[in-house]
Amino acid sequence: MENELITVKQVTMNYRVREADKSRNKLSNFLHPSYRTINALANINFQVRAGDVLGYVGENGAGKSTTIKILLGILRKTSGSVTVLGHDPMAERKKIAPRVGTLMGQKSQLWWELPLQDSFYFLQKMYQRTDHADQIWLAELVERLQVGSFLKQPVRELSLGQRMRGEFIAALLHQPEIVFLDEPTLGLDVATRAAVLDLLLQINREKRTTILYTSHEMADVEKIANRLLLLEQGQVGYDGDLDRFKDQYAAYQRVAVQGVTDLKTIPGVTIYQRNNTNIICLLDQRLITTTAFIQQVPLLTQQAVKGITVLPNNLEMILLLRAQRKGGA
Ligand SMILES: Nc1ncnc2c1ncn2[C@@H]1O[C@H](COP(=O)(O)OP(=O)(O)OP(=O)(O)O)[C@@H](O)[C@H]1O
Repeated sequence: MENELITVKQVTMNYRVREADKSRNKLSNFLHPSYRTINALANINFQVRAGDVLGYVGENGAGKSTTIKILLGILRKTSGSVTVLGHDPMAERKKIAPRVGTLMGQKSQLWWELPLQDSFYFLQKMYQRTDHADQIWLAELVERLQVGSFLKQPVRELSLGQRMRGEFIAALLHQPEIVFLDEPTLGLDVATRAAVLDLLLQINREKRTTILYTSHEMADVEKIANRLLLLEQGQVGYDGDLDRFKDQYAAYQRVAVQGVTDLKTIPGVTIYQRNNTNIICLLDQRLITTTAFIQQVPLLTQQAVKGITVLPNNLEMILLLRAQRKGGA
């Protein structure tokens, strides 16, 4: 289809890793190494359309970063086919690079020894985005992410949050059509995180920028994504509307029991979170209604219950539930 900016068809990625055979000595391991294959992506398929904000989520090691590296042409897939903006990212990386923006966790696009503003200047030159409209856009980014007060400071002197704001500007200043963000809010405080998410939503709305957003912060994913792609052990576990995914779990209800650190569980009740002041449970309302649970709570603990609150369901809870089921818990 014409408006598909990314297509991933039957993509498999196997990593071959060297592994020492403990039954042999170091020399024979060195001379005759043995290998193990890690199947990071097992035949995955998906498309990303113009304007999508795709929350690309999954547990550690599910294969998210591997996918992004393949889409950026920095990793060769084992099999399958991939196009980004109609091109093969490995063979035609130079054609794609000016049209995409990236922010990959710990990797920096900034020049550490130079003032932050010099990195913006060089990146603008590199992308040949130096006309009046580009300067206005850069000024808007500087304003929106409040980096004006440290533009003249060398990047190496910036705090993590300040640098990350600079990284966002570096990823967006050339007005890319697609933005790949891998754990972009890692280490950001609440206010900066909110500013960054608002900015991403704005460019999606106003410039129709397509966003592929990977994070373990499910609240951020819920705020920004209109589509969820869930990767489970290298396979697509869900691909579709985020709200529809949550609706599938409407039978479950999150309930906080305050003042309690110990609670007997009964069928249909799973302990979801526990801390020094309360326990959050997940109720499968097909087995126990919220009202029935609230009535039974005093019988399930010897501690004084200070209160019971029904909480809204969230994505994090659903993913935990799925992981527990898969693990046989
Ligand atoms: N360079 C590599 N060599 C060997 N194995 C690798 C390599 N990179 C990733 N893997 C393996 O591939 C699998 C998928 O890793 P990947 O980094 O894509 O997962 P992820 O979903 O991004 O995880 P996380 O959320 O922890 O960042 C894991 O089992 C990982 O150990």
